[in-house]
Amino acid sequence: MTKMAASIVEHGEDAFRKLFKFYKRRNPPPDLSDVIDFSKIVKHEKVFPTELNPGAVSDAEARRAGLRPIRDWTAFGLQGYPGSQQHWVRQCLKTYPEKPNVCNLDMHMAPTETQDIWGRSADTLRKTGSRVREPKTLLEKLRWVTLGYHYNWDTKTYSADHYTPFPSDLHSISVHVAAACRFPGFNAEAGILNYYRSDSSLGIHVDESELDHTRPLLSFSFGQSAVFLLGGTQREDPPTAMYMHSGDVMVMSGHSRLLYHAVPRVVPAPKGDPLHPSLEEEGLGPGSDQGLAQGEATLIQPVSEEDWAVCSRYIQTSRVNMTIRQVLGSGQAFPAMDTKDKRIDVGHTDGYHDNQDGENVGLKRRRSDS
Ligand SMILES: O=C(O)CCC(=O)C(=O)O
Ligand SMILES: [Fe+2]
Repeated sequence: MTKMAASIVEHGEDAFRKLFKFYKRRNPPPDLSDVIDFSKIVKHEKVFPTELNPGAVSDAEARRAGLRPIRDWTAFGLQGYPGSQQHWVRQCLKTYPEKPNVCNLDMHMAPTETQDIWGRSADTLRKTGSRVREPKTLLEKLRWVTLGYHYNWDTKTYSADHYTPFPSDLHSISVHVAAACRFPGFNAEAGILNYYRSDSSLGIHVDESELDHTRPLLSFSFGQSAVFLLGGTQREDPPTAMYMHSGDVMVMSGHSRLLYHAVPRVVPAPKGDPLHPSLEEEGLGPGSDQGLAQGEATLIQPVSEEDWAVCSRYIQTSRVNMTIRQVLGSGQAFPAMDTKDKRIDVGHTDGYHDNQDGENVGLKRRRSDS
């Protein structure tokens, strides 16, 4: 550990907040040499390989969902095929923000204005030299999208009466990833997609609104990288910093399911390229049916060049993260809602912006664009 990071942690009390501030700082930027990089790891005191269950998902099933055969996965990190990463980026930018899914823009715009976010942004984003242009497109203003059981940021609950069908492709990949990680029968019921610009962060929080905490939480990252802080069960526990790169899948399960975590900083992808081209030939590239048996359908749809022009420009400066949750245990139903017991945090439905040091002031999770 660098002297700086060690001295912050040693001071105890609110180690998480201090490290959040340390990694969020703009001027001067922090020393990132203590951030664990799973893509480079040989041996690290805090990282140990996890046993996967290669028999849980056949190679054909994995391919159909856009995954490599389970035996090829690295236990602590998983690189998806770039072809499939392109699919997920396109889904997050073009498909999932569509109605009936819910997004931050719905909180202060008329329903007619938040229809076709992609269509209203694509041309502007495609234009070269558009980075200095104002005003921002809707896609650039997008901060979160919810899927399935839509998370209510005010009451911090999910409910039976706010549900729309969960996307089948995302359901499929989630079920297979969970099965490979020894969670058979996982049901993807809710998704929160987070859209990070280069100056965004996500405040210190625990994901505890789901009713069955024995079910894992899956997190898929695309585009630019992030410094992810994973703490303990107490706010005071000092966190470990690690990178989340494009294509990484993190599974929070068991003890780690209810640990404090945060994203203080988005950082450039390794080699400046979020979807590293050296993987391109071995993967299912866009428009390719390589690796699929005849007649075998895939849920991973090729991304057109026209669409990719927009997506690639977007992820040049942004990060997208999808967290997939099972809300109810098997056979479980939502409890009857007693509204008077639910505390309402007025006025944060537009987001969950953290203040400058990730401090939690009554909200479970907040976002910030500095
Ligand atoms: O963006 C990330 O990596 C974390 C997202 C997260 O913690 C959440 O959505 O609950
Ligand atoms: Fe979270």
